[in-house]
Amino acid sequence: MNQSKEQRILNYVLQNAVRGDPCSVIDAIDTYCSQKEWAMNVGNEKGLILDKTVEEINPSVALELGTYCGYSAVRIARLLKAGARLLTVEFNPEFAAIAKQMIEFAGVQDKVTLIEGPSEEIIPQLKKKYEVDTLDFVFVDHWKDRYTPDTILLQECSLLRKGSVLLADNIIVPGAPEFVNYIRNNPRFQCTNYPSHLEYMKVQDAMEKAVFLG
Ligand SMILES: O=C(NC/C=C/[C@H]1O[C@@H](n2cnc3c(NCCO)ncnc32)[C@H](O)[C@@H]1O)c1cc(-c2ccc(F)cc2)cc(O)c1O
Ligand SMILES: [Mg+2]
Repeated sequence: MNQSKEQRILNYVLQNAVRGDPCSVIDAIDTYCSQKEWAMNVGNEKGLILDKTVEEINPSVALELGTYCGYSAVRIARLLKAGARLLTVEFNPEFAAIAKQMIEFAGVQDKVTLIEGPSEEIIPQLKKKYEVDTLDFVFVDHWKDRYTPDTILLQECSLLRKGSVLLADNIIVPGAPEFVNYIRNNPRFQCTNYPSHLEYMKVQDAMEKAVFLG
């Protein structure tokens, strides 16, 4: 049975990055996906916006929706202070298995809890099962039509507090128009748009930051 693209990306990392060095893992994925096979990692340009947002917030508890191969989980986790943690949710078992190996190879496994399952099931479990009080930061990068329902679900589950920050990928491509409309017209969120480019392409994309006002 021939390998998946995601398996090829992981193999390239295992052969070209340095175990325990998250930056080398990030660079290896970016090299492979810009030179060999495109993949939907947030990439290095939008990744810098993600980095700056994480450094600004310095979150104790962060959530990611849509782990995929673990690129942004490694990107976020490498910036977390001692004792801080990232919970990342992925419902595709094959992608979850790839991401688990990626996170372990990068050496950030102590900071990352990879939860396999659909976000709509996992979010309501975060308080009791995963001992979350509230979330300081949420990176939203899963199916684009799920951004809005999951943002509503996070509020319904009282997982956001005054100052919680959401950062959403792909505001232009593939686009999340319903989310943009919801979040920008919601008085409980203060929004900022960050123009950028689609990962590995000369195509316009953007990220949206939304601060929950409580
Ligand atoms: O589609 C994109 N991302 C989706 C991510 C999905 C990942 O997240 C997982 N996932 C999805 N929904 C859920 C869920 N809950 C919801 C369902 O129950 N719960 C848990 N995990 C979930 C999937 O299994 C994947 O691992 C995208 C596309 C382009 C793109 C641009 C230009 C092109 F030409 C082509 C593509 C660029 C990007 O940056 C992109 O992020
Ligand atoms: Mg994305």
